[in-house]
Amino acid sequence: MKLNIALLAGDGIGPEVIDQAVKVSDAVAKKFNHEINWRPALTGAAAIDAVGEPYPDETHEICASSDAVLFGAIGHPRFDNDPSAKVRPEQGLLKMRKKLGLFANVRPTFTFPSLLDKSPLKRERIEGTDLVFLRELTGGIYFGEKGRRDEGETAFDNCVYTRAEVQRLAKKGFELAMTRGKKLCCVDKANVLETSRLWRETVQAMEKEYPEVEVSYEFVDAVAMRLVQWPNSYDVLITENLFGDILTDEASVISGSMGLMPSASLGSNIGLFEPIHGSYPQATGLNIANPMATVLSAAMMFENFGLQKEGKAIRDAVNSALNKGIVTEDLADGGKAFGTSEVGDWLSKNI
Ligand SMILES: NC(=O)C1=CN([C@@H]2O[C@H](COP(=O)(O)OP(=O)(O)OC[C@H]3O[C@@H](n4cnc5c(N)ncnc54)[C@H](O)[C@@H]3O)[C@@H](O)[C@H]2O)C=CC1
Ligand SMILES: CC(C)CC(=O)C(=O)O
Ligand SMILES: [Mg+2]
Repeated sequence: MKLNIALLAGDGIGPEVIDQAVKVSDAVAKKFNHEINWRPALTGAAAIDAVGEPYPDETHEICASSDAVLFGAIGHPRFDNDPSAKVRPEQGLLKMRKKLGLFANVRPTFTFPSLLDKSPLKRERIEGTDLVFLRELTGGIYFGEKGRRDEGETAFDNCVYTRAEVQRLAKKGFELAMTRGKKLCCVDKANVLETSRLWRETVQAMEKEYPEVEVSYEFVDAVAMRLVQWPNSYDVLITENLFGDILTDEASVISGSMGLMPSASLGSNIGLFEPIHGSYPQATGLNIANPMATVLSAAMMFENFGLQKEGKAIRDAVNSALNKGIVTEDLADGGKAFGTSEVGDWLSKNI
């Protein structure tokens, strides 16, 4: 297969982890006789510095005309620490997701046998965890009208959802549940929020189309607790943009590190494959960031093309690296820590 992949490294550790995902993907392509044409493009603070905006038209054209997008991370402290900045790196990611129609962010959480005893959570609580968050990605409070009034003394961010937005995300959730444990949890705050009541009403109305799926409705605050208490009781969780963003960072503690958490952002056309973490600015240029989240995002990319063996080759290499202790400092537990590029080299040689 010949694949054109837009490559958006971004900021902070983005370029370092992307380099490893490219190495590993190239090794997979070589092994299975594929050809990957990487198409680098600017985004985030790097794009603001170069052309004044975080998702330039040229980058969009490269993404929209590729078969998929592989993304690192964006964000820089000079924007984080300047609340008055009008043009911000994160706007680039939001704009890209919206313009590419990527409404469903698939964020799997699973445990790795060799890391079970390194988690701050007890083994018996996390063992066997295999859940997937489907986070709505192009609606809700991240995209509603926002602003200031009363001469800047009052700020607002509106949370808006349409029934159609909830339906298309929930449909993906039901379909995913049918291929897995047939359990779906709708995470909302329907005791308080009108948007959540629309979510609940919409999902309830869809239940009869999927009689085999056992559906539960839980409030987001309770899920934040149960997620670390009994994570292995969940299968597929669907939720709105903000709740999904927060709960999935929490879920990284179950797997063992933010540096292990991949994701796929899907719509009806091309997919964007991105680690769930940010640009981890403190680690920029230090060769210490864990590249596995980005490498596993590349595995999701291959699988989304229907290339299951290729995805499995990456997952197997990651598992053996973890088993053999070829890990960056976030997983070294006081033992030997390998560099970002050393882990990438090891993975690509062991494909
Ligand atoms: N998708 C994206 O590009 C995202 C961008 N951001 C941006 O990233 C910047 C930093 O945000 P933070 O809240 O600090 O989130 P972050 O995800 O960059 O880092 C939070 C913590 O997670 C750990 N971590 C993250 N990635 C890791 C990796 N690959 N290996 C090992 N440990 C890792 C580190 O302990 C780090 O301090 C901000 O500018 C923020 O806006 C934040 C989240 C997502
Ligand atoms: C716009 C991003 C910075 C939001 C985020 O944290 C994420 O998508 O995980
Ligand atoms: Mg996030």
